[in-house]
Amino acid sequence: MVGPVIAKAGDCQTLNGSPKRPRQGRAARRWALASGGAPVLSRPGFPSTSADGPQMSHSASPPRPLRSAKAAPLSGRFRVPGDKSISHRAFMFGAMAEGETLIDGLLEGDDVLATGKAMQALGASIEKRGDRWHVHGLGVGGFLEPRHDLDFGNAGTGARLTMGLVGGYGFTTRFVGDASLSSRPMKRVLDPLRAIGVEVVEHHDNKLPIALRGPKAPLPISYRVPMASAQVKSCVLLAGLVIPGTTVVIEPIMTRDHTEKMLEGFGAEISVETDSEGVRTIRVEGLPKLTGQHVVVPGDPSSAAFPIVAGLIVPGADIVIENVLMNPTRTGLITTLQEMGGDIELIDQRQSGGEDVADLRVRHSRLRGVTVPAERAPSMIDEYPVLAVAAAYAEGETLMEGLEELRVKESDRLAAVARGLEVNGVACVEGPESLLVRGTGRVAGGGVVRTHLDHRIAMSFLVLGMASDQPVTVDDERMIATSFPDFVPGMTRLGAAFTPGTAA
Ligand SMILES: O=C(O)C1=C[C@@H](OP(=O)(O)O)[C@@H](O)[C@H](O)C1
Ligand SMILES: C=C(OP(=O)(O)O)C(=O)O
Repeated sequence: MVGPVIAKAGDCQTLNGSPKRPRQGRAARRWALASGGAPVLSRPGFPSTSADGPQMSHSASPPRPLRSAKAAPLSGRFRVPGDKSISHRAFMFGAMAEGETLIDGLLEGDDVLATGKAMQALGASIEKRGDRWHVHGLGVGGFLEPRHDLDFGNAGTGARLTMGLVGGYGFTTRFVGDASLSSRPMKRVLDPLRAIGVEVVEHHDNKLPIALRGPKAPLPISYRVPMASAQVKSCVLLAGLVIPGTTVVIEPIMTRDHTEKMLEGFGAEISVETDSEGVRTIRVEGLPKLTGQHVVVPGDPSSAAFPIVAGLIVPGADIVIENVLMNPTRTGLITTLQEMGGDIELIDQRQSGGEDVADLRVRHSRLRGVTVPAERAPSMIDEYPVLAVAAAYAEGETLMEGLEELRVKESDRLAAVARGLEVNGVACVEGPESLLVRGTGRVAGGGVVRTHLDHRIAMSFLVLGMASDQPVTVDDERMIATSFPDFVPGMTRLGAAFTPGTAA
C-alpha cells in the first residue's frame, strides 16, 4: 500500500439505506473538484469537470475525415499508452478502496476519463499531480448518490463495470452514453443485476439510458456467464463486493483476468478454481476492506496492435514498440501474426506492476493466410479489425471464426470491417460469426471507410492506407481519442502520412 489511509468519505453512509450527498453547495462541490482547487479530468479541447452538470459529449463536434497515404519505411521507437482495461479498473478500485491509490501510466483517453468523472460523481476525489494520478477512495459501501447522470460516452467497459459497482447501493444511478454506446446491449449485465435484486428503474429495450436502484437486501448469486465477456464477469464480481456472503461467477471460456488480479491486489478475498475443461469458478467475499495501492499501468496490447501491423505491412519498416502488456489473456494477436510469418521479436521480457511486459521489435514481413481458431477470440477480441488489415496484405486466405461478439462492440465490427475491405478492393466473405479475407499481398485502396463512431475501425483502416496503392480515407477520426489519443502524432513520427480528408 502506498500513501496514508484517509478518513472514509462515506462514514455517514449506510450501504443499503439511502446514502445522500452532504449538503449541496461549496462543501459538496469539493467532491468533484481537485483538492488543490484546479479542475481535474480536463485537458485542452475538453469540457472541464462540473460538479453538477453533465460530463462530456464525445461526438458533439463535426466528423473529421482523415486520409492515409503510403508511409515512409517506418523506423523508431513507440511507447503506446497505458492499458485501457487496467486504467478503468485503477480508477474504479481506487475509488472503492480506503486511502490513496497512486496510478502511473494511466491511459488518458476519453473512455477512461469518463470513468474517472463517474467515480468523482460517486464521491471519490481524483487529481493529477505531475505525471501521476491520485485517487482518494471511499471504502466499500462508501459511494454517494450522484447528483447527475453518469455519462460514459463511448465506453462499454466503463458503463458495464460501474453498473456492477453501484448496483448494490440503495440509491438511483442513471447511465447515459453516446449514440454508439446507447445502441449496445446491456441485458447481459442487467440480467445478473436483476437476480441480485437490483431494480432497473429505466431502460430502453435493455439499452441506455438506464437507471438502477439497489435493493434493501441484495442477494449473493452464482452466475454462469453466457457469453465470453470480461465485462459481464467483472460486473457481477464488483456487485458482489457490497453483498454480504459469497458471490460466485462461473466462466466457461476464460477472458481477460484484470478484475480478478487487481481485486486481489487491493485486498479482496477472491479465489479462482479452474477445472479440467478450463471452466473457471471465481468466488468473491462481500464487504471486504480494500486498501489503496500503487498501480503501474503497462502499455496496451490492443493499441500496440496498430503499429505492430503497420510495421509488418510497410516495406522497409523496422520499429520497436515499448512496454507492452503480455498477459496471456491479451496476446492472441501476436500469436496469430507470428503464425502468419510476422517478424515480431520479444525483447527485454520483464515484470511490471505484477504483469508480464516486453518490448516488441517488428520488421516488414511477407505474411501468409492462416485459420484463427474460435477459442482464441477472447484473447484478441478487439484486435480482429486490424488483423483483417494484416490478412489483406497476406498471401492466401485468412479465416477468422467465433466472432459473434464483434457484432456488439462500438459498431458491428464484422460488417464494418467487411465493408471497409470491399471499398478498398479486398475480397472477403462475411459470415454470421466469421470473416474470410482473400489476401493477395497487395491492396488497391482508394476507398472511403465508414467508421460508425468506432475508434478501432478508424485506426485499422488508417493502417490499411499506409501500404495500399491508393490512399485510404476514414470518414471520422474523432473516436480515436477514446483509446489512443497519441495515435496520429505517434504513427506520423514513425513515418505515416496522414492528412485531413474528405468523406465524399
Ligand atoms: O473488460 C474489459 O476491460 C474489456 C472487455 C472486452 O469486452 P467484452 O467483455 O464485452 O468482451 C473488450 O472488448 C473491451 O475493450 C474491454
Ligand atoms: C470494445 C471496446 O471497448 P468498450 O467495450 O469498453 O467500449 C474496445 O475498446 O475495442
